[in-house]
Amino acid sequence: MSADSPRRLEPVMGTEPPTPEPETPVLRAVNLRKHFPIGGFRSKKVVHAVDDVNLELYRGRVVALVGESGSGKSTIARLLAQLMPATDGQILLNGEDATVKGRRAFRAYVRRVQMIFQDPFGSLNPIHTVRYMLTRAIRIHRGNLRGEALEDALSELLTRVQLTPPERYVDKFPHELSGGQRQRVAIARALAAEPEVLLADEPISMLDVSIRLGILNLLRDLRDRLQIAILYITHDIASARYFADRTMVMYAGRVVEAGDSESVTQDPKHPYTQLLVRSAPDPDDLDARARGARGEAPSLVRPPVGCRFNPRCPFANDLCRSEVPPLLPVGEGRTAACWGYANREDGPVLGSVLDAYGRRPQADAGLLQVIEVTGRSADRSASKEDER
Ligand SMILES: Nc1ncnc2c1ncn2[C@@H]1O[C@H](COP(=O)(O)OP(=O)(O)OP(=O)(O)O)[C@@H](O)[C@H]1O
Repeated sequence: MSADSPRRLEPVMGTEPPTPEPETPVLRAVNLRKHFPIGGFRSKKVVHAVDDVNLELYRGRVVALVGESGSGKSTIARLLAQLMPATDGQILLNGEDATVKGRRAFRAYVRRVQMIFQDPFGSLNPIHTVRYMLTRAIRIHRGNLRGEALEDALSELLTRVQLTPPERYVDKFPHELSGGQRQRVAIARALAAEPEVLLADEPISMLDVSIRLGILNLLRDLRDRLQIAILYITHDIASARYFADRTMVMYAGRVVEAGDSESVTQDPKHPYTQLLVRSAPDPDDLDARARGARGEAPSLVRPPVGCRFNPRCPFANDLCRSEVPPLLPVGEGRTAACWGYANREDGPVLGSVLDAYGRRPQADAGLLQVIEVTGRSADRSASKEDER
């Protein structure tokens, strides 16, 4: 081609921006339902623990599942971990049906989806050392490593959870470790499987307030460095704001609101989320007040017809008492299951649930206070926790 001939615009390999593929969620739950039979063999009674829950977890992102005690959060985690079968619905791993049948399939699934439990005291066997527990996990998931290769793998795991230097921790028994350090060992054990998903069921609620932030920062580090998808279960909505990219709020077995964490916590749309946010850091305070004003939390054996929040909602009307509200759009990427938002995105019909209860909104507190107080020490290594 001569210098003055018109240049043909040909794509240059590697410089064209690739058309972004729609991202497939690593783990997806579709219309998940769990009804626990109760009352004996002949009884037809069931606890409606989880109904019609849809949820998506993406690589390198955290979804928080928030709600008061009994709202169904742990049941969802156990369903996603496939520790029990769902009554209905589907679980998809990287787009494929992942319902496990049999031990082998369960093992393969557990490698990719690991769970971290609330109680680091109960989840570690007191008669075994850290070395024993981690070696076992490494061998189950990565084969029979020995000698130097095993030592390297142990060191790598302990370093990853900031238990450094590793030799200081590897031969300890659980009782020789603090609560935060035990939770780190439990996380290291989960990481031994090199999972794609971590299901963290209230991972900080049993820990001393002063070390909670360190564990959340560790999980955040794993999210970023290893691109793990994390489901973070909590009743503390303030910590969801701090830690999660997306927040889903549950009430009595159903999701009532979902969206990016900042919007959900700063501008809650569903009346229940409004109460939950304003009552932080003490959700029990909310329970006492709201119950006093509006009756008890609903029975999950005979849940309220229509919106399950209707007996406690100051705005409930006949529609709320007869039809289950779907998750309606209430802003970009946001939904709320409230009839108040039918046909309108801002939902001005609702006003403020707090005014209706005659309360002044409080500033957001909870973990955020802790963050302010301990912010400078947020990156402390676990060894510093000893000194507390
Ligand atoms: N095995 C079971 N048999 C009968 N009912 C159950 C069973 N497990 C859970 N439930 C009920 O299901 C409902 C949801 O329980 P779940 O533990 O999922 O709630 P949660 O939001 O995690 O509460 P918490 O924060 O207290 O753990 C509750 O009413 C609970 O009593």
